[in-house]
Amino acid sequence: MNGAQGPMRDAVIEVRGVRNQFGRQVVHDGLDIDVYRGEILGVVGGSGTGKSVLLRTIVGLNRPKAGEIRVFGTDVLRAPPAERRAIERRWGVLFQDGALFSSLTVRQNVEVPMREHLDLSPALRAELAELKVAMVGLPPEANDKFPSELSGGMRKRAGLARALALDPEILFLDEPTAGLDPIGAAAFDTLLHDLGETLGLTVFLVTHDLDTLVATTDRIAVLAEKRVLVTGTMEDMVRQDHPWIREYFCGPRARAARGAAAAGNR
Ligand SMILES: Nc1ncnc2c1ncn2[C@@H]1O[C@H](COP(=O)(O)OP(=O)(O)OP(=O)(O)O)[C@@H](O)[C@H]1O
Repeated sequence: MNGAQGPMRDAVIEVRGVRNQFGRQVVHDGLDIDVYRGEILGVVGGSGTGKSVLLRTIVGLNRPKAGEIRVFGTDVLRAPPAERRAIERRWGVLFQDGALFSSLTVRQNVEVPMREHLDLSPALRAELAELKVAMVGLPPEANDKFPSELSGGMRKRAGLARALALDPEILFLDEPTAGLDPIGAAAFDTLLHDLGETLGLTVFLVTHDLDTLVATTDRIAVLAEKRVLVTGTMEDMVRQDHPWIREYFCGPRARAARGAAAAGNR
């Protein structure tokens, strides 16, 4: 997308030398990554390579043992709480399971970040929440439903509506299409692509889904050997020699995903 190409790329997230360790298990060591304004960056890697840990580290849910993380130029690990809060308002997160509050309706779930960060009248807040629900392609009836009354795909969309509640500039998504059937996943990919374009979002997308990578991402970052081993386009990935990258990007599933995209199926 727009900001991702050209010589003057503006990094909205800069991660340098991050080390994450749990007990004796070192998950990341000397990890660097940049995410550029307006791009959809797909983060892939084998199971346990620390994709979710990286996402959680950037959004402040996991404190790294070492390293520096800048978001919009601010050192988020060392910023005073008020400055951190101001940065947090500028991103939205969709966790793997949607992480909706089961005792709240969809509308109320979307209102949660608004209550926390915005001083709005209840009527205006409800109206704005309903706008977000419509934006992610849910019908108006969904507003008054509880998460347990929704399908998996609808729950993901509701989680996305909540992630978009504060009109974020950055969206973090952890496996958004996991557990969806192929049609639901393709619909979610289209939604993500369209929202990215219309809202000018920068997206940090953790995924295993090759179709999602092909359909939505501008760039891909591969986690392996405790760091970001390679970043580049899908075409760049196909040319890599690393065994995991070859197996993942040149295997039959990857070929099928690229073939389907070339044929305009997604
Ligand atoms: N809070 C924690 N305490 C201890 N170990 C953790 C913690 N969080 C993550 N880990 C470990 O860190 C490693 C990386 O986990 P992570 O969930 O980031 O992997 P992933 O790449 O997202 O994997 P998957 O693709 O299977 O979802 C795993 O071995 C996990 O057990």
